[in-house]
Amino acid sequence: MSLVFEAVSKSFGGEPVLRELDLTVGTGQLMTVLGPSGGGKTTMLRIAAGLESPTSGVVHLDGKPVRLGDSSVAFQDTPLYPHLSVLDNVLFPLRLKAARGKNSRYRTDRERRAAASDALEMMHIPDLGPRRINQLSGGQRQRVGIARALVRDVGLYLFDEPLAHLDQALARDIREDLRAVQREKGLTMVYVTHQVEEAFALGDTVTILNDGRLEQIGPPQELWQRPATRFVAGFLGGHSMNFVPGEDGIVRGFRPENCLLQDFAGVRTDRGNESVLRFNGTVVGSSFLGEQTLVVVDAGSGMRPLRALLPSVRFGEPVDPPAIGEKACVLVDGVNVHEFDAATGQRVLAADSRGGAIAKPQ
Ligand SMILES: Nc1ncnc2c1ncn2[C@@H]1O[C@H](COP(=O)(O)OP(=O)(O)OP(=O)(O)O)[C@@H](O)[C@H]1O
Repeated sequence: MSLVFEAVSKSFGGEPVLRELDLTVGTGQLMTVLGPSGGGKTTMLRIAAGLESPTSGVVHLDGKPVRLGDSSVAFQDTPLYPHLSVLDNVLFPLRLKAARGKNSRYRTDRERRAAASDALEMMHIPDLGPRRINQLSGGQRQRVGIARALVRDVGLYLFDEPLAHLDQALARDIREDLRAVQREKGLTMVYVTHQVEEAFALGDTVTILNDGRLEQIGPPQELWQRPATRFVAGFLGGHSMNFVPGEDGIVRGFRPENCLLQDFAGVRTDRGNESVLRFNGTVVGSSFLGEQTLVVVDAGSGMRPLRALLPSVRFGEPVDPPAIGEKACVLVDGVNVHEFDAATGQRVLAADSRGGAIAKPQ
């Protein structure tokens, strides 16, 4: 089923938390929601679940106003029942629905047990059914929580950071399984996360919420290649973007990954064309990060020091980064430069739409 937010706003005690949200999650699509703490992600999810009403605007699920019970919700801290077995935990929502006499596609307890076993199978824990919750590892508990959310036969599945407490490798495995189930069954899903990598890896579309505002919604590649606002550009990426204000009222942003150092590690020095930005400065910092080395260059003129990520190994040879105090010239190809209006923060013109030729800042 498709989920549509139309001009949805929410305030608590007069304080706006969501501001005029318009967005659509298509049937069978997975939308991830990303943004800084307090940006309104959980509030948005609670409104989609019918747990909270908007102050203004409407939310529709397949064309009808959304109601409590239309969706299956798993929050980070949704507890499992410790006195029940894993299988009974997953069965719980199905039995509850049956006990309330609500219509369900599972009419007998046998059918319900089969559905719960299928859900455990989907999350790759078919053998854990008889175990007690306190006999499980953290990762297994998260899998049970997700299985319990997936077992319900509803039109919308909502997840609020279900993997937040797990180490990265384990979280990656579980989310790949969740994504496989979502794709295979064509489930409509909204998944809130703090992590850019998780949002990108899971989402057909990614929504960025900041201070209750929808900064951008689109496929991950589009957000990465064409961030709509300076906020989005700075928010995405493991290392934040460099921003250089120009006297023309435009701020130019480029990622540390896209910076090269002239005369260094095989970089050609004859690229003196207009499509390349150059900044002469002095190395003020250098940190080995494993695959890459972060070099910080102070290019003066009151701008913040620039961060460049260099490969730590090139053509099989370890690379010695320039030492602190050495002169360095940072180069950035025009196609990797994003331009934003200094006053509004909105993207003004994609450098790539001009064939990579951009003006140098002053
Ligand atoms: N029931 C409530 N009453 C009053 N204020 C609330 C309530 N729920 C949320 N808020 C406020 O709304 C704002 C947004 O909160 P929300 O939990 O939606 O953000 P979030 O993006 O999910 O944050 P986080 O990433 O930290 O979970 C916060 O300032 C929060 O204090």
